[in-house]
Amino acid sequence: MTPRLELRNITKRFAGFAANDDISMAIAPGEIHAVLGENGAGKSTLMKIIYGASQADAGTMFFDGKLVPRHEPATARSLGIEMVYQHFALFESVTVVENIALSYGGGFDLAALAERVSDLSQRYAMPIDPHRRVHDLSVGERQRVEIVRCLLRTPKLLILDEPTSVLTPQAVARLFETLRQLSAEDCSILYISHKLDEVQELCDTATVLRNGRVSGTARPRDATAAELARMMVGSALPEIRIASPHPTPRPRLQVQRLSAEPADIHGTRLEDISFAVHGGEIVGVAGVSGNGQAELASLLSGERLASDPEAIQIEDRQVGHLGVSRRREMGLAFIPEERLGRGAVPTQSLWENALLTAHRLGLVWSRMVNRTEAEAFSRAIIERFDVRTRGPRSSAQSLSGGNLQKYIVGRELALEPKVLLVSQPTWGVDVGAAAFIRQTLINLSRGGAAVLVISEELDELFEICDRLLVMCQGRLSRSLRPGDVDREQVGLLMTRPDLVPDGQEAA
Ligand SMILES: Nc1ncnc2c1ncn2[C@@H]1O[C@H](COP(=O)(O)OP(=O)(O)OP(=O)(O)O)[C@@H](O)[C@H]1O
Repeated sequence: MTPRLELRNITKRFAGFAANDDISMAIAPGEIHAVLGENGAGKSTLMKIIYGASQADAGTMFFDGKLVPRHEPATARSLGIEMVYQHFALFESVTVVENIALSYGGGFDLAALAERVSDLSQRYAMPIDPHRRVHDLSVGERQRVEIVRCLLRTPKLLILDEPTSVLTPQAVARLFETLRQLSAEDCSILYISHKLDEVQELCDTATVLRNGRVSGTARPRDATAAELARMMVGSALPEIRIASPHPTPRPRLQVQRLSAEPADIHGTRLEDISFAVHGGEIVGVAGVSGNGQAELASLLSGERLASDPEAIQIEDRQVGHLGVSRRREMGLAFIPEERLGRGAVPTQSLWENALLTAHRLGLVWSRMVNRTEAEAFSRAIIERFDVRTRGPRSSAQSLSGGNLQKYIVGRELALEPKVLLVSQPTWGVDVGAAAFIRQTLINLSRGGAAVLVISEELDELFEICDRLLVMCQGRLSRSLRPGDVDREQVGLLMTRPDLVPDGQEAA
């Protein structure tokens, strides 16, 4: 059978470094094909080359047996190649159908387009109302808009870059049904993911990349997650070790009756939130993003001030009225969800980015930057967290997403915080590095820090948290012990505000 897509000897270099090195692979019509690999292995680079958003330095690509010369995304789309990026590119304040029309350059009969969107969303069991505004949609619904936008063109190859990182277990199951239906209709699917259990459930075949080269191929259903991980990493994954928690008698972080209006019209109102995190324990906040997590994180970090100083306390001191620097001086560290822009300045080097928060470790003295010290500090993080980069002078934006995440986590942990607030700690991070980050968070908590993890990854929360809180529509559930509930129950709480009990957690 002629492959739907065939790559022969694709090579792509950045300043002499081969992000893709002589990659060859083929995908049959209707095949669901996973691309696996560590952070920085070259997956996104390869997808961008297939989609025409980046050009290979060497190698050839064939689509349905025909050679595709140097091409751009418009050419790829005309061949039937569509791509759903991890970060959605939707306009918040216009409707679903207007968004879709805009992405195609306008000039549509909107009523007819809306009807096609409705038909398609019904056919593929992905309900969306074409007339709703995007800012009212959940993340899962936004992803459906992106997929339906691709399906309108009847693609022959659909590329999905980490599509489930933002979905509830129920939404993942639905997405997989849609993908299987597409595959049955002969659409091939290229699926990038770090979640090996999902790859095993969904994908027919997998190509594994390591250091820019193909390190192997596998039939994920016949392999164990450990075998796939070994192909990616080159060695077995370390087991996470969790000692029993010994919480401090007094909480290190305490939130009492915290309410806040949304910061913008698309935000969520926080309603009467109370909880406490003791030193020595990890507390997780589960929930689909957009339910108030961003508001909670910005109020806890000090980016936004609370109307009542008493509402937030660090070690018995009222901090609701204090800004970011004052709270950091009191031992709070914060790892935000957006690594580029908030966690790091994209155009600056890694050592300059270290200064953003670690300046208080003696790297700046009398307003003079000690560059040698800053570079040494940065190098130590790179080594300890195995950040794949050429060194402290590389710019933040030249790192792959997962590697930048490792760097930011390393920088904040080096501050030895008493209270750590972290949003999506392993978002886009490969299995090996994710295990390392989780172990580091556990060690930090067992060393006496209070750790609050906001994450959409239920498996992660179940693995590392001593207690769980579920956030839905700006309210927080009472605290749950991971051993007393299962993922389905928590998944339900994430989507059904009527199930979130009124009872606020006692401090
Ligand atoms: N524009 C660029 N300039 C310099 N280096 C780059 C650029 N884009 C990618 N790289 C490098 O190429 C390598 C491969 O990056 P790529 O984003 O393809 O990895 P990935 O497998 O998708 O990683 P992740 O799982 O973290 O998303 C990385 O080392 C990255 O630093």
